[in-house]
Amino acid sequence: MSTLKIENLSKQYGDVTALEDVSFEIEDEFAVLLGESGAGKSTMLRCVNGLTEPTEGTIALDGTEISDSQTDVGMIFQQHNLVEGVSAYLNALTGSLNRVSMLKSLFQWQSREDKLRALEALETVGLLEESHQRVSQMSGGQQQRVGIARALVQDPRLLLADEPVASLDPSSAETVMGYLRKAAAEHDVTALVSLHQVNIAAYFGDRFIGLKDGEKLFDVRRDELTPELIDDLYGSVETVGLAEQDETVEEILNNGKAPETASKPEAVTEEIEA
Ligand SMILES: Nc1ncnc2c1ncn2[C@@H]1O[C@H](COP(=O)(O)OP(=O)(O)OP(=O)(O)O)[C@@H](O)[C@H]1O
Repeated sequence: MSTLKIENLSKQYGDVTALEDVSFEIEDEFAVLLGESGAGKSTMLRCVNGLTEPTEGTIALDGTEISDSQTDVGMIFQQHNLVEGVSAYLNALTGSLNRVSMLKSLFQWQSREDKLRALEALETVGLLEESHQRVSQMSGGQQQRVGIARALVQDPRLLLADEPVASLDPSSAETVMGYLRKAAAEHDVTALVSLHQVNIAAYFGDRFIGLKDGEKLFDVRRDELTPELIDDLYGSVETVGLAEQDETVEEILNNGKAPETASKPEAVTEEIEA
């Protein structure tokens, strides 16, 4: 359970205004940042993650200003930044790197607790059975699920994702978003996710923040997200089908797109240690 508070955030890159006086607060929600390319979504996430310094404004997590060395903010990237030549398990385990020294991790001295956490995270994203598989042999959607597991291993209070499904086909995109939503719910973390696919956003989001030319155009809950607001943000093309969503997140997860796995993490840890 955590609260992210953004106040009067502005970011200037030379003459380019990427963000202009944006404020909002999210608490224990799955919030989606919407906006056209160039609207400022990545800049917002990078500022929250401490990767980019805002020109003005403040960002606080549970009342404390965020710093660039914050270890409890998990980030999932569009290009998942995994080490492709090693297993899903080892990639997930690197999420604990912030908590153990590099030397220890090089010699794989992570604690049993870290190992179990990595396997639990892989179970959350439905990849426990595939934990030994090399990431290079996985599909794009599976790779992105490993990216989610790695972020979970950090034990974050806040989960950020920058266009996590932009490079996936619609069906894989839905599956990955299902797991991301499930991960946030199971780990009780607030999530801020940028998406450009409005229909996917409308399925999974609780809260929608629309950015246009760096400014906040709207900040609404799911039942307030209207085709008119989307039109204001993108023009009329993207709203097709927005009114026709009757499948709930739970239904998507139950439809087999986010199945439970059979093995338990404890059993796999024992296998690894054997
Ligand atoms: N490092 C940078 N230097 C200069 N300008 C930048 C930099 N990063 C972003 N911008 C500019 O800031 C504006 C907002 O970019 P940003 O990447 O945040 O938008 P976005 O909504 O994430 O778009 P996209 O979905 O295409 O990534 C754009 O005009 C962009 O060109």
